[in-house]
Amino acid sequence: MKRALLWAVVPVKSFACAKQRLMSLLSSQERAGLARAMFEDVLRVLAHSPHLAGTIVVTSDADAIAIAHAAGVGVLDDSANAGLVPAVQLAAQHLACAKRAGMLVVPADLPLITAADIELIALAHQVSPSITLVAASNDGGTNALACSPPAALPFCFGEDSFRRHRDAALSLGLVPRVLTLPRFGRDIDRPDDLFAFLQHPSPTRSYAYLTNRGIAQRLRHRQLERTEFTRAEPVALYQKG
Ligand SMILES: Nc1nc2c(ncn2[C@@H]2O[C@H](COP(=O)(O)OP(=O)(O)OP(=O)(O)O)[C@@H](O)[C@H]2O)c(=O)[nH]1
Ligand SMILES: O=C(O)[C@H](O)COP(=O)(O)O
Repeated sequence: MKRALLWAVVPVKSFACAKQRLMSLLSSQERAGLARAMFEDVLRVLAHSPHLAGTIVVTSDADAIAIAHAAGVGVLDDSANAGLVPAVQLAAQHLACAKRAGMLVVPADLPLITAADIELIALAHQVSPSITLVAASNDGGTNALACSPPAALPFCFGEDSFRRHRDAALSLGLVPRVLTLPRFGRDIDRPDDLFAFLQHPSPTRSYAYLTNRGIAQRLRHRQLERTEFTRAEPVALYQKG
C-alpha cells in the first residue's frame, strides 16, 4: 500500500497565554515555561522523524519562532492568534497551495510522544483522500489528526472534537483510521494530567523543567495534602455534626 507523505503542523499559541487550566497550580511564568518545554519535546521528535516530509510551526510567539528556526523547521505566522481552528486552517491552506500530499496536526502539549508513535501514524495513514485520528485519552479531544489532502476535512477542534472529526470524515464518505497510542493520548491540560505526568520520570525537557525548578516537589506536597484533606473530610463533618 502506498503511503501519503505527511507534513507535521504544530500550532503554538503565545506561551504567555498558554495553559490557563493549570492556573490553580502554576504561576504564569511557570505555565509559559512548561508550555515552552513541552513544545521543545514535541519538536525534537517531529524534526528528526524520517517518516515526515517536514514540519511547520504555526505561531506568532517570538520564542517559539526562535526554537523552530533553531530546529530547522518552517514557521507560518499566526498573528491573528484567533484559536486552534483558524491556525490549523491557515496551515492546511498553505500546504494545499504548495500541493503537499497531507498534513499531520500535532498539538504542542504532548511531551511523551516518541519517534515510534510518528512512524505508526505515518504507516497507518492511507493515500488521499484519507483521515487518521488519535484521541486524547481522557477528554474527547483530538491529539493527532492526519488529513490527505491537507484541507480534506472541516476542522472541529474544541469540545468533543474526536467524535466531531470522526463524524465529519464519515459524512464525507471517508472512514477514518483510528489509532490508540497511549503516549499520544496524554496531553497536559488539567491539574490531574500534570500530577499523572509527574508520577513517572521521563527523559523529557518538560519533566526536567518541572523537577529542576522545584515545581515537581511542590506539586507532590500539594497532591499529598489534597489526598489527606479528602481522607480527613468525613471525620471533620462527623465532628461538626
Ligand atoms: N497558533 C495557534 N495555536 C493555538 C491557538 N490556540 C491554541 N493553540 C495551540 O493548540 C494546542 C491546544 O491548545 P489548547 O488546549 O486550546 O490551549 P492550551 O494553552 O494548551 O491550554 P488552555 O489555555 O488551558 O486552554 C496547543 O498546541 C496550543 O498552543 C492559537 O490561537 N494559535
Ligand atoms: O481536540 C482539541 O480541540 C485539541 O486537541 C485541544 O484539546 P485540549 O484543549 O483538550 O487540549
